[in-house]
Parts: sequence; C-alpha cells; structure tokens
Amino acid sequence: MRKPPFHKSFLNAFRGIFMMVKSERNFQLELAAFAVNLFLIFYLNLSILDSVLILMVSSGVLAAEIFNTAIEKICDIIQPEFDVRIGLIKDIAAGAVLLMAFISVVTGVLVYWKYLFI
Ligand SMILES: Nc1ncnc2c1ncn2[C@@H]1O[C@H](COP(=O)(O)OP(=O)(O)OP(=O)(O)O)[C@@H](O)[C@H]1O
Repeated sequence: MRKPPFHKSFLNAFRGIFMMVKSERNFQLELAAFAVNLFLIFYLNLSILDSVLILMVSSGVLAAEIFNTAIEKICDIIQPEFDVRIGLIKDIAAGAVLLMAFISVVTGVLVYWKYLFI
C-alpha cells in the first residue's frame, strides 16, 4: 500500500482524536481535566518546569485513553463474543489508564500544593 502524503496522515490522526471526543465519555472527562489544568497553569502562574510536568501527565492520561480505546476496538473485532482472554487484555489496557490517572493526580497535588497553600 502506498504511504499517504504527510498532510493526509495528519488529517487521519485528527479524525481519530475527533472520534474519541465525539464518542468516548472517559476521554471527554479527561479532556475537561486537561482544560482545567491549562486554566490553572495560567491562573496560578506556574513555573515553566511545573507547567511542563502538569502538561506531560495530563496529556499522558489522554494518550493512554486513546491506546486503551484502540485496543478495545481491536479486541471487539477479533472476538465479539465473551472470552476470558479478551477480558484480561482489556483489563490490562484499562490498567494503564488507571495508573497514568493515579500518577497525574499525585503530580497535580504535589505541584498545585505549593501554589495554593505555601
Ligand atoms: N469480549 C469480552 N470477553 C470478556 N470480558 C469482556 C469482553 N469485553 C469486555 N469485557 C470486560 O468488560 C470490561 C469493559 O469492557 P468494554 O469493552 O465495555 O470497555 P469500556 O466499558 O469502554 O471500558 P473503559 O472504561 O476501559 O473504556 C473489560 O475491562 C473486560 O473486563
């Protein structure tokens, strides 16, 4: 198969993100959290380093959710029926999102703490 031109690959990737925004409730919530973080970065005037930390962990959650959804969709194509192995694969993928979300909450508390209470 011929490789699509660069701008086409870009559009395809955007279509993937748009699909996530339109149809994945968890992604919508995580995107809202990302927007709140953007607001807090400016409102609390975070340092560059703290801003980068917050941006990295909150976008990490979004990326993990995208991979999780992609894995779920592959699983549903390969095996639409109940299958313990598919359940385990989906649980593992969901675990990556949970782990990333946990790390981002801990990072958020550690970073915002000094701007709010110190
Ligand atoms: N085909 C299957 N066979 C066995 N268990 C499954 C199967 N499909 C889903 N499950 C179980 O149901 C859970 C939820 O799967 P589902 O595909 O509904 O994802 P979801 O509700 O969109 O989850 P998420 O919140 O992680 O996006 C899985 O983590 C898994 O434990």
